[in-house]
Amino acid sequence: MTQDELKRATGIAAADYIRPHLDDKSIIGVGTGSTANCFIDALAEHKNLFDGAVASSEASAQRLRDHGIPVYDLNNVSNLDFYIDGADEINKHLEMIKGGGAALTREKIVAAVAREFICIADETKLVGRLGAFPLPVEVIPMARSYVARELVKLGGDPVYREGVITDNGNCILDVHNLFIASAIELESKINQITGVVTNGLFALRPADVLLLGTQNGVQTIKAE
Ligand SMILES: O=C[C@H](O)[C@H](O)[C@H](O)COP(=O)(O)O
Repeated sequence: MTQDELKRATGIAAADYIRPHLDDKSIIGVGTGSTANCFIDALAEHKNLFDGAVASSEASAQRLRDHGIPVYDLNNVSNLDFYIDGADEINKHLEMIKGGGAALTREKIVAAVAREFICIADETKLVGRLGAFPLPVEVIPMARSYVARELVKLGGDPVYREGVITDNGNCILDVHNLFIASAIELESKINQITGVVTNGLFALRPADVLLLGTQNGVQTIKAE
């Protein structure tokens, strides 16, 4: 199977995973990116089984609406059973690097609210050690140079993502060559730099389940 076919298989598997738990009051947290798009398309097949969704980006909100799925403001939602999203890298502890699509902050917010975070990924995303994928950091624009200097002190090589403005009006620094010994410690440390909105490490709140698309089918993996 191609990588796109594996993404589609994980999207369908995620819709099947949550389907038995849905009722007419269910609101589902939906992530961002090409794998999350596959989930949205699979979810749309069951849109009569639930109430609506909250989205981690304007792009996903639009795709949901295009399928006729109501999109709610997270501030009006108190109970979110599931958040389903992709990852740029994930390890066996289900810690992730996310934000390749610049949606990391809203993703982290929706994930924080959800009871269960289901990561959907093809097998190329599973890594022994996080960090080959440059770590995205969302930054308040006026703090960009200062934050970049602080990230250099942490051993990284920050690169400004030209032409990208997040849904929150901020910019992204992609940090190359970071040695990530403890993802939890580094996530906290980077978030403490003044001017950082958030960073793409999801270790303080890892995924609860990984649905991994492989050539031998979609595997369900829990954290080690
Ligand atoms: O900001 C984007 C998100 O974190 C995505 O979940 C991540 O980049 C993975 O995207 P894709 O499924 O397109 O590889």
